[in-house]
Amino acid sequence: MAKYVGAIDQGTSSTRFMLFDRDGAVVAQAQAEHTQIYPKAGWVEHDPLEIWDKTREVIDKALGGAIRPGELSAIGITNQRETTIVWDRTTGMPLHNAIVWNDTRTDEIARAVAARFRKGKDHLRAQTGLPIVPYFSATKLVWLLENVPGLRDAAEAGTALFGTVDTWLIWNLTGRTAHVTDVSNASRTLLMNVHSLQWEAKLLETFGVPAIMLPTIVPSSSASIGLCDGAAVPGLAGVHIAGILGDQQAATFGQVCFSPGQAKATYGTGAFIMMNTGERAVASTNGLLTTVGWQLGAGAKPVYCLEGGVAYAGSLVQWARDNLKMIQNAAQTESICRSVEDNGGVYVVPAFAGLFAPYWRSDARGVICGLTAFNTVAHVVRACVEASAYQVKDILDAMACDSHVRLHALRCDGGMTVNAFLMQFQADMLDVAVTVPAIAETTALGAAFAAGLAVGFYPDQATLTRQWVKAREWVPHMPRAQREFLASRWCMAIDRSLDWHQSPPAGRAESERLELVRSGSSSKALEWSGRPSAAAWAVRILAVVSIAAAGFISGRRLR
Ligand SMILES: Nc1ncnc2c1ncn2[C@@H]1O[C@H](COP(=O)(O)OP(=O)(O)O)[C@@H](O)[C@H]1O
Ligand SMILES: O=P(O)(O)OC[C@H](O)CO
Repeated sequence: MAKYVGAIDQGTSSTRFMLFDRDGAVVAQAQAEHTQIYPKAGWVEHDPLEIWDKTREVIDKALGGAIRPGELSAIGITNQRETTIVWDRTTGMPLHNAIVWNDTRTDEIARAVAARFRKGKDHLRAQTGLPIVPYFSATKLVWLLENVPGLRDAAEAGTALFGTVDTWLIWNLTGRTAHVTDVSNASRTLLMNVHSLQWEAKLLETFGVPAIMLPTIVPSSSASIGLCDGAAVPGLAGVHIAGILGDQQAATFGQVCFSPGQAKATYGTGAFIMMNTGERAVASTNGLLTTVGWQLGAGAKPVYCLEGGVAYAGSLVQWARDNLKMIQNAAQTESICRSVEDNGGVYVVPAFAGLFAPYWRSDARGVICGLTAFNTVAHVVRACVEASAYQVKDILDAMACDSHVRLHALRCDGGMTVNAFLMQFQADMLDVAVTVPAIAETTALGAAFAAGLAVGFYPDQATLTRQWVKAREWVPHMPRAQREFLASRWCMAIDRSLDWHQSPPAGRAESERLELVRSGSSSKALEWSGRPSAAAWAVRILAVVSIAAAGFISGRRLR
């Protein structure tokens, strides 16, 4: 009799395998880190074979005699998204290292495509829900097709395959038989139409990607995704792979944000915020992404989400530890933050690789501003921690504008949520309660839920919702005037990070923008480029705060 459901959680820095019981409690787990490869500034790679080895290692370790045959009902897979892998269909060998989601080498490719398709940009955005930036898989795949000798010919001949990490793992788990990805991962490639849930021929032509190298798109939850091959992982012989979700979608699912308007924030290396918008794909006009949350079964209507992510959250704390040596460990930051009355006027904008949502400014670079002779290391450390809360607030303000929903509570998870100072500050800056669940492993749990629902291990979503238990809650205390003051200073700090990294002009569009910047009209240049400036954001944030206070949008639901 099946007692457990398993989940592989393949993340940016490590891989986990977890076993959950019917109550969603963790009964066994193992974790292993893998190497981060930095061949050049801005380039980030992983070795796909190492990822596969680590996956087998953690499965073996976690299973390690813990269960008897037949007790594992199915497994789900959740993964770092967008990371791009190409391999040989016959040998199964990777043809290059994986290009990781936060790799910025394809900035020029993205600019060139965007410039070429300036007129069709809005159409492309409407089809994919995404802007043309290096983050997503398409430009990474273009780079591989252009730079790996022989790859284009092999791809056109059907001997080279493309996949995100879910695809790579399933290919290997199934003994190299299933070449699939799910709708949530495919929606992060810039190649899938989020309405038809199919690869979009026009987009493949735009990027020059041969359709034959792409995986089949399947639902996120289905009993027939694939069967594990005992020769690949003996402990999983004959077990069904019944769930696939990109990791942020999985965390949203694991936080049981099943109703439109519910949102979660994950504070890990980066921070990712997702709001369920139901069956409606809300088109963002405020720098957010429209993404597929999940599709529970073939033919089922997909659930869409609005998403905003930032590249540096917990990794800013790591930077303060490793590069600036201001702290010895991340846990210390909480007492350091509390050792000073406030931030002493200091703001840190971690735009180390530009700014992601909602600004999408690859020309931004990190700044520490507001320094005076009064400041100490404690103020700078506090500013590093507070930066995560400000970034999350920027995204949630954009979500309020796009969705017209007033959030009643934010469900939080990820490594940084152990920092109670940060959680309180987040509640204060949002003026909304923030909660963390009793089962903190929401990402793996979401994948386990998707798999368990498909095979009947979990009866339905209503049961999962009843199982969700709040472990802790922080309610806002900060006076409104103070909140607005801090938010406005953060906007000024964001403004100071912009227009720092100048790429060589790429065609007329870019040189026009540079001309505007040179002539001092930088805010005009921002508007012209179609992205909201920080000043425009300040106005929007104040608008959201005032509207919320007046209660005009309170209780409104997504239509
Ligand atoms: N007490 C803390 N205060 C602030 N940041 C923390 C704390 N503990 C861990 N972190 C940060 O959280 C991150 C790890 O979170 P985790 O969810 O494991 O990340 P990921 O899944 O992206 O690898 C690290 O970047 C670390 O700096
Ligand atoms: O592996 P994580 O938790 O850093 O998440 C990475 C995201 O999926 C990138 O979009």
